[in-house]
Amino acid sequence: MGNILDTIFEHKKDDVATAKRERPLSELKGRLSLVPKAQDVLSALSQKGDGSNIIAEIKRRTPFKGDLVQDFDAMKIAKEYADNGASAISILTDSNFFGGSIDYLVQAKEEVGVPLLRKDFIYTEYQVYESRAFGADFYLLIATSLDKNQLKDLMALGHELGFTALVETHDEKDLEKALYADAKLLGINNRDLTTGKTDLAVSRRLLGQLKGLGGLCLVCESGIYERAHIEEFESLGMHAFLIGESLMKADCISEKLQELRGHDKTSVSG
Ligand SMILES: O=C(O)c1ccccc1NCC(=O)[C@H](O)[C@H](O)COP(=O)(O)O
Repeated sequence: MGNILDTIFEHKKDDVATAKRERPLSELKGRLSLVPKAQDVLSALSQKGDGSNIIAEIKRRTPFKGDLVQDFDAMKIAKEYADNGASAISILTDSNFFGGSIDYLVQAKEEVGVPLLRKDFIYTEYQVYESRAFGADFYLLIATSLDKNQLKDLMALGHELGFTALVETHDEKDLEKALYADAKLLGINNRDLTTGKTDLAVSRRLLGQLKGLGGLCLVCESGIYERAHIEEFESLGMHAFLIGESLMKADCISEKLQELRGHDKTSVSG
């Protein structure tokens, strides 16, 4: 029996097989011309606007913690994120382990104007086509779970389809693969996806390895709960922050998002 990440990818094989039966690749290719052009996420996430760049995540549940929120309403959350300055929205589309749905991408595209990340466990070309055909502006590739050539090929396909991969790393081996594949949007995930444990020391350490490398847009992922974390990592060179749990569990999502962006009541009036 492997770890949870292996289990998720095992289930993903069935998901992909079902999706292919329901929507063959030819159908997805036909949809590509009907979806709006992908937004330029590299610019959106690199530029310092009137607050920190937050990729706010819609995450109903996790395999380790179960439901994060009661009365879950994905589109209500999407609108609250967009109305309160999220630079992008991450949509967990896996249903088995995270309670998500790929249909949230289509719905969110109609409701909000910010770029949408398709956050799933992508390992096939079919899923890259599917992400774009459902309106994603960028998509996740997890370096830990792909070899360097798979990573490069799945990134190249995204490039061909006109959208960007967020390449997620968790250790030095992943960084090597991401740099080999010439990732421009590079995530450092503080969460060990095999155990669920988060440790911000991962970002501190891997940022050190990237010193002197230009042209990268860096995203700090997972375990961000406070404004102080964001200030620390911005000073170390991070451009954007992918945040799920602390927003989903907040008493008031809009206030929490404004606080994380550096736009809470104190900083606005003071
Ligand atoms: O969130 C989990 O527990 C998890 C478990 C197994 C695979 C992936 C998992 N999460 C994906 C992510 O890393 C996060 O959803 C994302 O970076 C936001 O993290 P957080 O702010 O800590 O919710």
